[in-house]
Amino acid sequence: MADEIRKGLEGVLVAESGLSSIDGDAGRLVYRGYTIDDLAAGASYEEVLYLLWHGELPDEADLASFREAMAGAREVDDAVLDTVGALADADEEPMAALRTAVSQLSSTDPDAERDPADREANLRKGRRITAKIPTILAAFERARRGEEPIAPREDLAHAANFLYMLNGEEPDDVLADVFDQALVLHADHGLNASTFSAMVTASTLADLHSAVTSAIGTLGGSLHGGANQDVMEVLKEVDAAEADPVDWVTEALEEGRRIPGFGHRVYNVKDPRAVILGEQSESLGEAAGDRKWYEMSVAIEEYVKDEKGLAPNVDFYSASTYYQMGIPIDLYTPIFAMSRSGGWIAHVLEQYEDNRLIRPRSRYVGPDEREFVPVEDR
Ligand SMILES: CC(=O)SCCNC(=O)CCNC(=O)[C@H](O)C(C)(C)COP(=O)(O)OP(=O)(O)OC[C@H]1O[C@@H](n2cnc3c(N)ncnc32)[C@H](O)[C@@H]1OP(=O)(O)O
Ligand SMILES: O=C([O-])CC(=O)C(=O)O
Repeated sequence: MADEIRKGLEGVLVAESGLSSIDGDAGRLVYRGYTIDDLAAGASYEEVLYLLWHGELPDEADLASFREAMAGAREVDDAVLDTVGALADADEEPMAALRTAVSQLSSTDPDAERDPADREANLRKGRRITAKIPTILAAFERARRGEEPIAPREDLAHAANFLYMLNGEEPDDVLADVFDQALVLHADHGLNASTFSAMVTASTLADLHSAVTSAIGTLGGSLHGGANQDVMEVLKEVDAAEADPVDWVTEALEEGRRIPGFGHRVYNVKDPRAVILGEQSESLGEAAGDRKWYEMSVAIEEYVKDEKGLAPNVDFYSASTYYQMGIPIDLYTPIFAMSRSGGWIAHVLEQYEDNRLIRPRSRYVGPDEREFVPVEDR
């Protein structure tokens, strides 16, 4: 067995997957053979979920029954709503609240007792988890504003229904489409850290709720999904100080800090999702008659590219896109989780189908064997 350490598992091949293919040099992302550009332009989030979970795009009848099943699973139990309310009262971070509430969902899932690797049960559980995450998040946001949760509506699509539950009014078509596209763009991305974490959990034959809960915890870090919130905090800080964004970045780089939203383990060029989200950010600014957030972002992108040769990742332009949609900044990462739950579940289904415990090893560099001394003699 090779004894070379691959820190961060960079480049290590650990599984086969039929889900997403990434060309990091060409900046291409493909879900089950369909480019992200085609899917973002033509498919809804529900279609993409179906594609990831079932292998093919649905026809109209399949899509209608899939949508119906998803929409019918949106409501969450009062016990979960009580937890969400208590966490909001305790000023919990939204990602932590989501992690706790998703974990609690297993307590009322009708398939909770089934064999953890039962595919049909997992498809039902996966639909329920994915359908309920928006309800949990919107209820959390409203609770911390001192407002009652708004019940989900079955007649709205997944994306539009979330915005409705969050804001209390139906989004217009533009906002609903931008948000749906963002969900499509974030749905899957190979063996990223949170997906891998879900797979490690599933590989012990733990259940789907545990795998998704592990993944939510992993996504929240600032090197992963947490970066979208950090990006907006930088833009806001620069704006509040009426500073030049390039000066902010120059100083951050001089101090050895990382610029959130830049760099990627897999892409050596601009992330194809950042291209699409950048366009969304620009058109939202255009529509509002205020291109400030987009232009600040572009100035940072150009400078970081020239100085460090680093390109934006998916988190960079999602930040100004969500901001211009009026979404609270600390919901950006939970919204990432709302979408990525689809990918996590798809990878976990693959893992259960051809399972082997995931268990790498580390090289021991601690002390040599030594004599044990009882505590009273130490
Ligand atoms: C959805 C997602 O998860 S996308 C990623 C979201 N995360 C971020 O945006 C946080 C900022 N980015 C980063 O920290 C990194 O680019 C990561 C974590 C995404 C990828 O990390 P890795 O592949 O492990 O690259 P690594 O951390 O080894 O960095 C390589 C070099 O680029 C530099 N670098 C990488 N990203 C950045 C950045 N955003 N700002 C400044 N320097 C950076 C590192 O300092 C390092 O330089 P060095 O070799 O001189 O020490
Ligand atoms: O793939 C990764 O390392 C990070 C990730 O989740 C993404 O870019 O969507």
